[in-house]
Amino acid sequence: MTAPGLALQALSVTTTGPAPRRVLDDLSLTLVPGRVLALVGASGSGKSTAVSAALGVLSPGLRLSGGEIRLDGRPAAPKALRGRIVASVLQNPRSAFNPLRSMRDHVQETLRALGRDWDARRVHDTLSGVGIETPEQILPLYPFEMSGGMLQRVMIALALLSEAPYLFADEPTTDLDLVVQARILDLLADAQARHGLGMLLITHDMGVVARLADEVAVLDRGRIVEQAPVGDLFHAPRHPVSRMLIDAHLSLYDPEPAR
Ligand SMILES: Nc1ncnc2c1ncn2[C@@H]1O[C@H](COP(=O)(O)OP(=O)(O)OP(=O)(O)O)[C@@H](O)[C@H]1O
Repeated sequence: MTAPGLALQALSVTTTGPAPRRVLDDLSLTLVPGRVLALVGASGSGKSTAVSAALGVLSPGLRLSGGEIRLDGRPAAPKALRGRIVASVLQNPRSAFNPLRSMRDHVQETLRALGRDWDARRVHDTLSGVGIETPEQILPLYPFEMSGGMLQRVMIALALLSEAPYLFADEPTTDLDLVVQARILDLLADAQARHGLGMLLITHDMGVVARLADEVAVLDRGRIVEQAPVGDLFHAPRHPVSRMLIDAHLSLYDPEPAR
């Protein structure tokens, strides 16, 4: 019997063009239901590339040069996972929504893609569950009529409506102001726990990691250099990059670090 989980196995990504360069090198991670795995690293370390490779949506200029995805032990095509098995919440919610379509259209499209009918009660309950007090009033709205925080709530609601057991959250709070960031983090933590989601949390913010993650993988120039339970990583980081990320976090939030 194979343990349930979504495994990214030895994913490698290379740039195309005359002088190919590896931007992801043998990346292996396993997500399990009910647990949050944070993938952290400096800007340009390959965090977003890992997500795009796992979902089969690499941008032009990049190609998958090795590795595979396994779901509960069986090989799985990244494209087949999108939506049904893995939902995503991405940074910059404004660019994730079609500006010409209302929130109702977006909900309808998500349900249609999964072969589900519109279920008014479920849509209402899911939107209320992410803190939208009057779902009927937001459904006719277009993205330009909504704040970034509200759009991010709708994106989380769309992820929950899909009933996918895994969630990729790529810098879910980066483009939001501080107060809204805290609310969205609470919401994500609550949704993850209530639905028992296996979550891959991509962030450069160690405060977000401390708040949400069970386990942390540290990425440096396309390679995982350390993986540890969150408490171990914060208290006894082994790799210099892990130490650097934690020190940077402490110097921002703790004016007189104890260490
Ligand atoms: N389309 C592309 N073509 C060529 N190189 C790319 C492309 N997209 C990303 N890269 C390169 O791949 C590396 C990893 O980039 P990636 O965006 O995955 O990093 P990241 O850790 O998510 O950074 P950030 O935190 O700034 O979003 C970088 O060196 C980047 O320049």
